[in-house]
Amino acid sequence: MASVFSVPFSPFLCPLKTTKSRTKFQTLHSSQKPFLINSLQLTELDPKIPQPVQTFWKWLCDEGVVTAKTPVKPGVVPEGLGLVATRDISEGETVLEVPRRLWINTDAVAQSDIGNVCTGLEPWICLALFLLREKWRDDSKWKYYMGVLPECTDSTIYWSEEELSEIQGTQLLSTTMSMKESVQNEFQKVEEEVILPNKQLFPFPITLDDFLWAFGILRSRSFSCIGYQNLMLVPFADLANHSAKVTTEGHANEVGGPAGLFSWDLLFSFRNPLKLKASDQFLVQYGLNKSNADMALGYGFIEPNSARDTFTLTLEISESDDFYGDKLNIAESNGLGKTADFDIKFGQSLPPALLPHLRLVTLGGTDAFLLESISRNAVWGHLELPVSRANEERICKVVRDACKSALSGYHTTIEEDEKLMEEGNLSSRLQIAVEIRAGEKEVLQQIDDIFRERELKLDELEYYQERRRKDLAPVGEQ
Ligand SMILES: C[S@@+](CC[C@H](N)C(=O)[O-])C[C@H]1O[C@@H](n2cnc3c(N)ncnc32)[C@H](O)[C@@H]1O
Repeated sequence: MASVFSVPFSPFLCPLKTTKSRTKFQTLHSSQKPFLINSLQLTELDPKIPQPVQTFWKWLCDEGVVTAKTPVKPGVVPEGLGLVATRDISEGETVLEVPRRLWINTDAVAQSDIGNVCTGLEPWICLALFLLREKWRDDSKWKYYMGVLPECTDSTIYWSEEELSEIQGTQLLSTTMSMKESVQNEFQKVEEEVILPNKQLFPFPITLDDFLWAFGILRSRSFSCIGYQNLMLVPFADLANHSAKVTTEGHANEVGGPAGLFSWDLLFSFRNPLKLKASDQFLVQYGLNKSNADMALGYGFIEPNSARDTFTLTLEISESDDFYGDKLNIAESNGLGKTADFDIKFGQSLPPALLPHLRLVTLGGTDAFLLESISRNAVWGHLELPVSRANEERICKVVRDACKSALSGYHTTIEEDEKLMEEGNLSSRLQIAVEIRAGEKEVLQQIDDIFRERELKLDELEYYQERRRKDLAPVGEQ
């Protein structure tokens, strides 16, 4: 199962300045009535905002998550719901803090009625079951949060067959299909082993579509952090949308701070990456290394014409290769395996390990003696430069044939896609489809161009034997 990925979260403990509880405390003990005034101000959302969001906001205020100092509030924005600045916010300022008691993570599941039956399950499966149960429960602590979760996104996991036919031939289609199959297999297992034998805990129907909904919610809104907990949903923080204008990561932190009237807890905190004016949207970066296919699959949107357009070349050392053992050993000594994936990004140079690995995979004939070098690192060193004309010609042919074959799998040409994009007026899903298939083809074209140019220069390259002759020649001769 591919891991669920989301906005990077770095656990970072530091003291907090804001004190939500103090505002409440003053209402009980002073005559200045700040709480009443604040709570009236706090509940003020634009009346056009849907009722569930108003109720959610009130809940956040009642829980003390939002105070008069919180500089963002929910708003309806082009990306759906989002967080809008209520005043100017400087770069680096804390925009929100959500106490651990409201996080939905494996701790929350463990402490719930389904904790026992979820022991040993993968975190995302525990969370998916928990989410579905809390959505069904009338008395859920997260009832108002459930009310603002979307029914679906434009993630390709929710696309109809007709919509999926628009990404025919793409790598995104294969990833989407294998991810859906994987979710389906997990569902069948969890239905048989957990849901049906514990009807008293799950006294409501749970279908594959429900499970897929929960999976999609986790993929598009969960935070994952290293060191503390794997995966979690953080109400309120998960209203933050992505922007390409944010070019840094790590705005989310875990801090210690006051989390209620008398309690101190861990808080999920978001810092502002860009200077904002009142009524600007608070935006974050969902991951600088994600490809457009990752974005389409996880979140249901992409960044058009960007370096996020990617094609993954997978190289495999064939088990029928005469030198399979040696080649595998050399690959493994250099951090690669029987199969190795290389992400080629639009407008960027090839990953440094691609050429040596290609030379290794295609090495044979009179070049095979290179595999006998005493040290595995020495072999890799030789592979970093052209080995022989025959080998270099072979790698060009292998790659160009692969590009040709991949390009023949798409049902449209780049020109047809570009025309569609120029005409505009595409539905959001069709726009994703057209951009993705055009992006993949452009990267394939770029790879083909690189290896075509290389083919033309085969006679100018210096190969192993020549280098060796130079190394061995007496100094004068050199
Ligand atoms: C973490 S949620 C953010 C809140 C969400 N907009 C909502 O209405 O609940 C992530 C989802 O927001 C939407 N989204 C976020 N950033 C976006 C962007 N730059 N363009 C389009 N949709 C975006 C996508 O639907 C994505 O799956």
